[in-house]
Amino acid sequence: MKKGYDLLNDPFLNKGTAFTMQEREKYGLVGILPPTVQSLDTQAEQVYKNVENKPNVTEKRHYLMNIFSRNRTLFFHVFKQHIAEFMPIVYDPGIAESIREYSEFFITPQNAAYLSIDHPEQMEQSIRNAAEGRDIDLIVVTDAEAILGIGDWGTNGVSISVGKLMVYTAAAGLDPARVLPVVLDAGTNRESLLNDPLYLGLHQKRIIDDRYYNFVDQFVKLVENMFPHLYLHFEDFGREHAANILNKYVDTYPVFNDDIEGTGIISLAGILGGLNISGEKLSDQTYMCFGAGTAGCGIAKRIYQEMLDQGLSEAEAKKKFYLVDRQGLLFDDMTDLTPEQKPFVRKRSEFDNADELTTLAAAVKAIHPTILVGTSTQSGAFTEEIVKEMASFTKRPIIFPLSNPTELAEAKAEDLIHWTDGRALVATGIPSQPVTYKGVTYEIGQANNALIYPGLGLGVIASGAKLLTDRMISVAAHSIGGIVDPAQPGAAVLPPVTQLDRFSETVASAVAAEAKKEGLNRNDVSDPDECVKKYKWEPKYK
Ligand SMILES: NC(=O)c1ccc[n+]([C@@H]2O[C@H](COP(=O)([O-])OP(=O)(O)OC[C@H]3O[C@@H](n4cnc5c(N)ncnc54)[C@H](O)[C@@H]3O)[C@@H](O)[C@H]2O)c1
Ligand SMILES: O=C(O)C[C@H](O)C(=O)O
Ligand SMILES: [Mn+2]
Repeated sequence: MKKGYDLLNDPFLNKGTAFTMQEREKYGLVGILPPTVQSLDTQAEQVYKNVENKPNVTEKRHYLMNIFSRNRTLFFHVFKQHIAEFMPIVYDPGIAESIREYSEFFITPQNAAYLSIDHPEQMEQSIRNAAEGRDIDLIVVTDAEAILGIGDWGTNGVSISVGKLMVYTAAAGLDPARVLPVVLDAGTNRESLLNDPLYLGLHQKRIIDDRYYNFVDQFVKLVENMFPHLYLHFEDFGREHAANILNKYVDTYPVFNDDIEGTGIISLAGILGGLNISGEKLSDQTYMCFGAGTAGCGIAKRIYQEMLDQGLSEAEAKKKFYLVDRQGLLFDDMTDLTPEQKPFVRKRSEFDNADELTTLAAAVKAIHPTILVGTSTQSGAFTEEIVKEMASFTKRPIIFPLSNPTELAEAKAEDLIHWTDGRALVATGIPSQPVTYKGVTYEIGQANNALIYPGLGLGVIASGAKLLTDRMISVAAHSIGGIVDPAQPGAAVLPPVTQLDRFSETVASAVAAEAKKEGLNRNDVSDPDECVKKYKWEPKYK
């Protein structure tokens, strides 16, 4: 039983000024807190007022993260009440700044585990120290090689593990004391960090040989062994490793890659939402991916799988896909293709001008896609010319500029609506304000994996699923249909973030039910809704 300052300094137990007089007597807190006892609601009102009064996003974030570090219950109580307002501050896009400046502003390790490739012998002890006797249901781990679209940030990337977990709790009620953020420090290739004496990670280039995969393997086996019901979430690994690592463990443990699978699910849900508005069929669409990396190929694979589920043959479905990357349209004779790109490449013989298809503009002109999804990190790549070209042969073009953070998005929602005379069905990776055009207000869906991974994770964890299967992923994507009214002029393709906590439960129930159907549940799922509700943590003082 913690007492005195040990108790005040434990963010999972601390109540600050809300400790009652009896508790202060009992736990050695008399005289080390100001005399007035406050309620959680009063504390929360005060926090919210202070956030409102901060002059900019940076100061709001610093203040909120300070509350997070000291008192999780209070932090989540406020976050949950203001989820749509706080997400852009503490999660994307605000989190990009906290990653860039992590070393300079370091104050507390936020209960994360920092694992060094130079000290594999310390790994177990490090995890034990970070978990401090807590049972862990969920780990978010990153090696920070490809954070959002901002690249390699080494140990600074721990913030993305912390941030993703914050959203799990605010959106789906995962108990913050049962989660663990982890960063695998395998070095960094960012020169500015290597040359920065203040950088807190290993000052060495990334290890990319067998030592890297052994490091990851040691980690996965260790945590799966330490926490037998663990759900392991991989975030922002580099293009060379992300899919390899997922494929290696997906049939053995309940693991999830957010950039591949989470982005695939939310993009599919958005496309299904768009087709619901346009009244068109998926099997009639022509799909173009711009930026065929981890996320781009993950999304293509999910949409392809959906076409198979809807009855297309593999050959028919493959004909619908076109990947564009740095080289332009990807062809089967290219020597630098990734294994994830290969299933979707084209033959030069399909085109009269194949050798000219080296830009997005040329590819759009030649192929006439009806769906264009951007995961390229190329700011403004969806130009007016390209978008107008696409809209000239498609009544309701589906256009998703998904690159994060804000300054890397392929287009702005407002421009897409204007350039297409209100016909584009748009979703963006970062939050976008509604766009009013010719008397109609267009709500813009946020196709960010944060809209889906919390509910998915809650479903897996509450049901105790032994694996995360393709069917579970598919039901997650389908479960958020029907929330938006497609007949409403300007309707969004995805449900609003303001309802994230509500629809996370819907997603979780669907996933838990599917786990049961496949016989993968280790917990009682006789009533999936009940199973999920029972698991949820509420931000209230105990
Ligand atoms: N909205 C979401 O939920 C979500 C989820 C995951 C990733 N993303 C975003 O997608 C972007 C990519 O992330 P990733 O993890 O797939 O990274 P990645 O590095 O694996 O993929 C990026 C791809 O873009 C390609 N590319 C780079 N420059 C290009 C150019 N000029 N023209 C064409 N292609 C180019 C790269 O070659 C690579 O294949 C990031 O900005 C990230 O924030 C968004
Ligand atoms: O972190 C996000 O906002 C989404 C996604 O995982 C990304 O890498 O961009
Ligand atoms: Mn990511």
